Amino acid sequence: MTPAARVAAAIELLAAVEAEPRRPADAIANDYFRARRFIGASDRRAVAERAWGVIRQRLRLDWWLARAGAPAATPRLLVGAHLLLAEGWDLEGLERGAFPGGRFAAAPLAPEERRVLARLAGQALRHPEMPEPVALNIPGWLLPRFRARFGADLPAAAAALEQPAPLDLRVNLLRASRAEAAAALAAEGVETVPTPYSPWGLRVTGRRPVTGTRAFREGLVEIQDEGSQIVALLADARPGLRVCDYCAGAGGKTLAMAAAMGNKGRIVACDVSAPRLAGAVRRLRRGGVDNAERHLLVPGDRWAKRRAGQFDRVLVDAPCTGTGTWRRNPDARIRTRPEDLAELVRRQREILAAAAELVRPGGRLIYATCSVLPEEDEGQMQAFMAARGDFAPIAPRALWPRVAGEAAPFPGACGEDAPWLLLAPHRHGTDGFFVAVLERRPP
Ligand SMILES: C[S@@+](CC[C@H](N)C(=O)[O-])C[C@H]1O[C@@H](n2cnc3c(N)ncnc32)[C@H](O)[C@@H]1O
Repeated sequence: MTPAARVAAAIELLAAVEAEPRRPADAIANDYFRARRFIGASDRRAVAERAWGVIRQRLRLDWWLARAGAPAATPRLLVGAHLLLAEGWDLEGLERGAFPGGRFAAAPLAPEERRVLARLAGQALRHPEMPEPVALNIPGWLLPRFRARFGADLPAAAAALEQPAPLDLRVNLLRASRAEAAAALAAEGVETVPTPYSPWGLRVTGRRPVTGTRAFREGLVEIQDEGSQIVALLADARPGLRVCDYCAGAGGKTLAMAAAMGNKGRIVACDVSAPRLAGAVRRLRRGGVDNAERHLLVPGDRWAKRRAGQFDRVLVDAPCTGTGTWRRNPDARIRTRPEDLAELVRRQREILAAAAELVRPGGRLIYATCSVLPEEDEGQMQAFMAARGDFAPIAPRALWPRVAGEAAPFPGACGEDAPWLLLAPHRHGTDGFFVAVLERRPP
């Protein structure tokens, strides 16, 4: 593709994302590229990176465009503004190289577009007059919650959340040790380093794609953020236990827990979404997991009633705003609305109440979100414990040496005996996660 064709494709992709505001942008991008198989891998990466750059900087680009008098932030203006403010293009280069017109390029700038973009030429993306939410790149309605969470660390936390995330892998101990997996990947040109906290993790240092390697195809590694690995570690799923992964999705944490169990005992992956659960089948097979079953939860589920009080571990990896994953899903930053948060908080409460019934006395309920918002995290735990005096938290620090090994550093920050763990990109290099482990007291 020519540079101008890449710009045109980024504009087209952004328009597709704008057209479906309730669908995740990565799903839209997958469809976009699937319908255009002629776009090769490096062009695809360049187009997606530019579109993602725009989405990541959307609040600031909107601010600049409004200041320059644009009546609307169209995909053409957004990409033009990104090229000028974030990618260092000048106006002349923009007109000749990005909007030249012709068959595979964006149409020339209209006079009004040119007038707006000319005002941005030579400017930097950040400006001292930006209001605080724009300067920090956090929507205004979420800012008080972020401040409550991070306090004086807010600028560092916000800055870390707008960086692209690293690519983390979890070594599948059913197939290989961490050293063996690292060697297998290196033999195929994929360099990695051990993750700092998770004893199962490898962080890819280069840019070689992993999913095409034999190591991946043969199930030696799975793609999984170190934060997710830490959640699965803290579930402390041991060989022989009965484990329920209540919000299993496509089984990311089911796989990790099954490996920790050495395939011994029983693990049930539940979810209300049949397509998501179906996505787990191939991954479980590739990972060599044979102690897992899947269960689709339906309203008034008798399965759950029959299994009340039977599980040693129940993990609730709850649906949430995903405010901890903005590095990977930058569209969530601009798409999540206050009413979404209210609905998620309500759903989390219901899920917790239902999942708690499955835990045997002496067993554990593990609650996790990839959100950093207090009402989805400790707020949810406080409400749950007020209603359920038979559950009490175990400090993650106390569990850590057992689940991760004496040598693994604890991803602290909340205090040594804090009743829950909060992971954050600026402190741990992981996505933002909240994890609480609650033990059900015997009657
Ligand atoms: C954060 S995702 C889970 C990700 C998954 N555990 C993993 O590690 O890949 C939350 C999941 O909760 C599921 N979910 C939503 N409402 C639910 C409910 N009422 N009961 C159980 N699962 C639910 C969603 O379908 C979604 O797959």
